[in-house]
Amino acid sequence: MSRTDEGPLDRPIVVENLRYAYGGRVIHDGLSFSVERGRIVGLLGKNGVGKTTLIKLLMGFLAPLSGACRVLGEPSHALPAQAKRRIGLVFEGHLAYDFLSIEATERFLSPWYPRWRREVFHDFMDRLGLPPQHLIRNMSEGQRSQVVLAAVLAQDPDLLILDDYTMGLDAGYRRLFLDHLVHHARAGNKTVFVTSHVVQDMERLVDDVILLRRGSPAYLGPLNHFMRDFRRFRLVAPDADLRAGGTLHTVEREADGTWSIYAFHSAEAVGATLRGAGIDPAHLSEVPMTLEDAFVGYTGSY
Ligand SMILES: Nc1ncnc2c1ncn2[C@@H]1O[C@H](COP(=O)(O)OP(=O)(O)OP(=O)(O)O)[C@@H](O)[C@H]1O
Repeated sequence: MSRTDEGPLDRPIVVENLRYAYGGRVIHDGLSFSVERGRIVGLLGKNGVGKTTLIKLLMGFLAPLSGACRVLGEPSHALPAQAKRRIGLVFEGHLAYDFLSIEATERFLSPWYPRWRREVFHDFMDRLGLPPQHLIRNMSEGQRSQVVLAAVLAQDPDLLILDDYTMGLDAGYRRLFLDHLVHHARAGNKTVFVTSHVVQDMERLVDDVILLRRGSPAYLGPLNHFMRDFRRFRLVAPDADLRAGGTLHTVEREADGTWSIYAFHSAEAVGATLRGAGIDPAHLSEVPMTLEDAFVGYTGSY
């Protein structure tokens, strides 16, 4: 399909040269990316890097200082009601109407959403084992999160935006929800944009990652490309004074005195950089990584 044939749903999120700051504190500067329809995209980054701010910008709660965010083809700070109805948002994990019961929540929400899927909401609620008259405010944090997630899936949204959906959820429910989320996305060619600090979940869930790192351009690409291209090496060189730069994306001194080197390059290229810095790469070896290792390596530890 050529670009001119694309409708707004083919790239439900487009961010172009976005700049945002709170007062003098710049959070996003020159951020550009787009999300393709049908993809599950994970937004990852350390605490405070600007994930929630980005979601607030996408939902129009904040307006860009410059650049643009388009969601379902519309400027995010002027989203019309019919676009909002096609977006399922889980934000700060809570229902505003906690004085409602489970059944009243469904009665209240369902008329707003033309594709409301009653059976999805009830399937999730049956698992709670609570009577339909049970009030949301008398639920545990995890149970409330379950109501929020059931309600958002029942909306059958074209675009689902989840800001840290894990609040209070136990591991079993998290897994159940993720399975439903994947089914929702795959069966209906729906798009999911999700942040989470549970990086293991992201490893199972997402197709693409956006990695935010303060002061650097964001990384955007398929998760399997990131895991293929980003590598970790161990270097035994106790006397070396190693710094990031050249092919070395990040370097960390480990507790046992060895070095961890993270790079988007081969062992040969990293070895050449080390030699250039006067360090013998004889004891350099590649170490396998999980996504969590790669995340820490990419963003740097504290
Ligand atoms: N209303 C605000 N006024 C001023 N600074 C703010 C405001 N909201 C957030 N910030 C700051 O902006 C930065 C980004 O915050 P944001 O909540 O977007 O980060 P995050 O990546 O979602 O973090 P976390 O992983 O901890 O949820 C932080 O340094 C935060 O302190």
